[in-house]
Amino acid sequence: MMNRRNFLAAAAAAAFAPAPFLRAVEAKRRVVIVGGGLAGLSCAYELRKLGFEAIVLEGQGRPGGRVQTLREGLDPGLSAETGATRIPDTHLMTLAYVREFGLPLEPFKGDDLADVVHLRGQNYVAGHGPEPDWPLQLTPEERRLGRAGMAKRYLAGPLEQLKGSGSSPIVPRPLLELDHYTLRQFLEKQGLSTDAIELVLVGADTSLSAALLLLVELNEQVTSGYFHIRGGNDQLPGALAKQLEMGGAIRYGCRVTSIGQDDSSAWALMEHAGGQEAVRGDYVVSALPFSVARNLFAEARLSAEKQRVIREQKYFPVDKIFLQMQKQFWKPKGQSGFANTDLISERFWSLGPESSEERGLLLSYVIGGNAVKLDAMDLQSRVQQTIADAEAVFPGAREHFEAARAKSWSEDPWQRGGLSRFDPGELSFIPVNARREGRIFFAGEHTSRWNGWMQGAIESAHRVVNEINA
Ligand SMILES: Cc1cc2nc3c(=O)[nH]c(=O)nc-3n(C[C@H](O)[C@H](O)[C@H](O)COP(=O)(O)OP(=O)(O)OC[C@H]3O[C@@H](n4cnc5c(N)ncnc54)[C@H](O)[C@@H]3O)c2cc1C
Ligand SMILES: NC(=O)Cc1c[nH]c2ccccc12
Repeated sequence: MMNRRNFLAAAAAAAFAPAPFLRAVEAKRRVVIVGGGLAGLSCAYELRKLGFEAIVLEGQGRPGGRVQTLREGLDPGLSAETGATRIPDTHLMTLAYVREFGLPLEPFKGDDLADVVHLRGQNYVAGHGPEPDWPLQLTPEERRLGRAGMAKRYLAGPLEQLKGSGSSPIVPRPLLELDHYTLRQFLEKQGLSTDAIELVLVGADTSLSAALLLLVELNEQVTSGYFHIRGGNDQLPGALAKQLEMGGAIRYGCRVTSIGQDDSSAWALMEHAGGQEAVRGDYVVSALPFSVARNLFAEARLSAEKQRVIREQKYFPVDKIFLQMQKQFWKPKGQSGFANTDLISERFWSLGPESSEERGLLLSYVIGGNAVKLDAMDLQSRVQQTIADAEAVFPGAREHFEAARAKSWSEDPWQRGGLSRFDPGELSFIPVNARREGRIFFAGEHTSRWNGWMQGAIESAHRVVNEINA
């Protein structure tokens, strides 16, 4: 077996060996892809379509990374999406794969039911009927506009000019200019009062980059509906992986410990049940989140700028807690099961079959500071906290609760975080994150302006395929 030192010596020797012409032609065709999330899988799938030899090395025993559906311990038919949950109707690259593999879509959320805003101990019905009498110090103008009206004027307004760029993979320049402000500063600059900012952004972390959140908001503005894959979103990476498995193009249980390159090749060193192994190709694609890749590039001859972004890229801690409810008791009250709150469970969503009499999931989706608070609790306390919050927002939750599942993305050793995070001044990292360095290419949601979306992972893979095939 080849240990790391032998491998590096062999790699160095190979670099000086004269390469026969045939090998040089063939050499162009072998690509080693590290990471079997959506980025790595779609990269391999598209490269193989073009006639490249591609192999995916995945550390875990399953494909999909942050697209993961839990079913065990829950009512059959319920899908607990720990990661990617909804597909915006504007995410054409994601939808193209859904179509290519014949996967069934269902609406993610009907729009006839009302959402709840839970603020300072009270529940308010949002977006349906008259504007609630908010328990806040709002100016007469802010009261007149209401929550939706303020969001429209102060968030959607500035985005109106960007709408045309909603489908472009480039971060729009006017957004990069806003990268110097936090979202709070951006709204303050427009004259919104402190309480109005609280109302517009209930639950969201206002210290984030305005540009990042406007990018998310831009997505919302150009989207008119969301889908879910009936039976579970993990069928999407599952379908890609099945194609690769048939061609022997994916290996599971392979933890990559180093990625390197020399003048004539690139390689990944990995550990698996059989020991250590080096896999060499003409190119390597890193489709790993930077959070788990920080120590892998010592032999990779990366530029100082690339090393800096790999070192400094931040990730949001994200938690999801799923509560199985004996029936969807919120629906007969005209409620959607969706809420924004000022509690630790800052956001509730629901997933389940149409009939309110059937079991459904109430899930709490927590990003940032509140996820840190949840992560500090033991598992049982996280569930108890979520049940208590659910009861406050949807009275009856405690009585209907049957079973729980939980996921912390920071605690997952294969991820060490949920979504790439860009603070003020950092959105300009994206093109640097994406830039190739010699024979090493970079894919993953953190290299795309659709960061935090499946579409970001897929778009980044398509970009890399074009770069390799150029
Ligand atoms: C909580 C949450 C909610 C989300 N909601 C949505 C949503 O509603 N809609 C949407 O479109 N998107 C959503 N996303 C985003 C979407 O899931 C991601 O953008 C996308 O799945 C990322 O894919 P990726 O290939 O870039 O990375 P990953 O999926 O992280 O893939 C990386 C892979 O590398 C593997 N790996 C790690 N270390 C090693 C190693 N040393 N050696 C080998 N393999 C390794 C991992 O096991 C993993 O499989 C959400 C994400 C999260 C976390
Ligand atoms: N995919 C999501 O559900 C949310 C999301 C996408 N990009 C983000 C950036 C910051 C916070 C959340 C998000």
